[in-house]
Amino acid sequence: MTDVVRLDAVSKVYGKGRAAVAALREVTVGVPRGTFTAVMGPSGSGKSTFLHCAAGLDVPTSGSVRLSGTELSGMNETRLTELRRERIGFVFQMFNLVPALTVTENISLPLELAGARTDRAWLAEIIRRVGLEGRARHLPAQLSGGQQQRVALARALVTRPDVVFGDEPTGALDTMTARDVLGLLREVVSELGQTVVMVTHDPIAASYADKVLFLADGRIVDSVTSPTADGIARRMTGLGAWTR
Ligand SMILES: Nc1ncnc2c1ncn2[C@@H]1O[C@H](COP(=O)(O)OP(=O)(O)OP(=O)(O)O)[C@@H](O)[C@H]1O
Repeated sequence: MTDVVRLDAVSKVYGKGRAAVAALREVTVGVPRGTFTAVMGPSGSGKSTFLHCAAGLDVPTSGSVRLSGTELSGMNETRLTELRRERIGFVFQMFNLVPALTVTENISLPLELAGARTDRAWLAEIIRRVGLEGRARHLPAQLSGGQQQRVALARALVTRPDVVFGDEPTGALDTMTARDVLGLLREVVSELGQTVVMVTHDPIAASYADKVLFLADGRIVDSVTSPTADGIARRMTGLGAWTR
């Protein structure tokens, strides 16, 4: 399988001198196409930094990040912005929808921004997949949290990105709604062949993934394939994640 996301010896140091913090230390990992990866670890272990470096939102201090074979390091901000817009989808904890735009307009926004033609059939297909037919003309404020996150997921999928990155995508949802959204993420991987990488604190959320990467102190210290929530919770306990 080809790696959609590939990090080689990626380090990230914030600040200088005695104030320097090594947030990532020589991280090497590949994410194969069509897989669902969860990234876990104690607070401050480097999860957000990992996601930001992998998604071209932040620039590593050293090492190489490749997206479908394209090297990100050395790209200027304009090219990185273009690459993020066209080849990466994002789903955040707080949905980040545009309040004045309808569901359909929010979902189509990445295509509008890229000046790309909207593929009506694909748009209809993803609206159906995320269960929002009948809500297409609603505004975000008229939707529940779970429905808003479904809009955000559809928006992340509309450009047929190489990878969708999720930063605690179910962090603001109640348990049942979170499970619906996780089921949907699982479905887009299993049925559409989408690649998803998600940072989460929640072992149940991570158990929907094919593989869980565990970060501690800026390093990948462990990984589990076909994870169970109990197994994940045990590893996290081993990393001292729940002792704070
Ligand atoms: N902009 C920054 N400047 C300085 N230090 C930073 C910056 N961003 C993160 N750090 C430090 O880098 C380390 C890793 O932070 P990061 O946010 O990646 O961890 P995390 O695992 O996502 O944490 P959490 O689960 O609490 O969100 C921490 O020690 C943090 O304090």
